[in-house]
Amino acid sequence: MTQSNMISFQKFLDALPEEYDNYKPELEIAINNKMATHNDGNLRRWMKLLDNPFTQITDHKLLDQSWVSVGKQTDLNEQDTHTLDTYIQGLMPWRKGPFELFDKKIDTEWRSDFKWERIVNQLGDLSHLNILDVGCGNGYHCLRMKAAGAKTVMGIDPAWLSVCQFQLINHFLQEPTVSVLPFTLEEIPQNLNLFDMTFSMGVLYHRRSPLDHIAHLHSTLKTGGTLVLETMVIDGQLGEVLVPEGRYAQMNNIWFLPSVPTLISWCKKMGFEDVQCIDLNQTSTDEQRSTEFKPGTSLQDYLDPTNPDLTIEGHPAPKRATLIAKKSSGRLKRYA
Ligand SMILES: Nc1ncnc2c1ncn2[C@@H]1O[C@H](C[S@+](CC[C@H]([NH3+])C(=O)[O-])CC(=O)[O-])[C@@H](O)[C@H]1O
Repeated sequence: MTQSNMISFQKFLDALPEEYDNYKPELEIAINNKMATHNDGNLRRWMKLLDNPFTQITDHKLLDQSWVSVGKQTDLNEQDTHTLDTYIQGLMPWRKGPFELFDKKIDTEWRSDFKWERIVNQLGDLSHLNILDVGCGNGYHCLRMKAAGAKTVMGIDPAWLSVCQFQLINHFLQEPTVSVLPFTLEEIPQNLNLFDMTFSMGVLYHRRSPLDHIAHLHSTLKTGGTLVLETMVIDGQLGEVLVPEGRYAQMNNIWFLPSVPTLISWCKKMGFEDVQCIDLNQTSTDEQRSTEFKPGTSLQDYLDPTNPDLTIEGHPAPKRATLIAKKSSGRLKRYA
């Protein structure tokens, strides 16, 4: 991958604190390999787009609010205003947010702030924590974690569009201790034992081996660290799981939707303790809907028009639980 004005992970690597010392050389190689071997035609287009010079740096940053914001329209000349519009249009669709760049509102498909507001007060103090956010999308929650005091936030997401959206936003925000890196969880080494807190929100149901996902999350954490796990669930007892035949809410990559007691038992089985459900919420069409920045279909098109508690395939409508859990400080009770 050639160099780009805007796409760079170097500032993040340079800003990593000593806790990352053992991992940093390997991480740097993995990033370089990823950039050298990507085979994504769209990425070349997005990189070209982001290569237009736009150096506006601003002091006006508001991360600790629903609309993560940077800059004021009055900071921009006409040329910059036009360039910013081409960036935003060129990086559509915008799924996670919302954001406001120089007073230009990017109303995203998801009001990701709703999820954050439901859980933030139950996470404890994030000050000085090194955090991993697995499947972080364009890094909206990573920025909210930073605003809540995190020392570093390493987001990972395999979708290059998400990586590019974050690079655009962070070009203006200039937060060196937050990044979205182009990795799946499976590309993160096992047994890092590095992070104080690991989030996996909206990823587990995409995995065909959910227990392996939880075990891998466990191995990212240092002893005593906290997992925040959010996924779609069904109502039901211990042992109940829905494995939808065919599509679920039109998605063809949904595998396991456990009941909350089942999900808790999976976490315990993988070595977590103090597992608690801190939120249970049926997704509303206020939280997920199509917008100017993500046109086309969205949640309301995936629900039964006569019964919003069912998907159009007849499954229970999307309901999400968030669990928090501790990596045991005692002997690991995990079943290998
Ligand atoms: N194996 C994987 N490893 C890492 N990421 C993955 C993997 N597979 C898919 N993803 C990524 O996980 C994200 C799931 S979206 C949640 C975003 C945010 N967390 C949110 O809570 O709003 C969920 C949703 O919208 O349904 C996508 O960005 C994928 O690219």
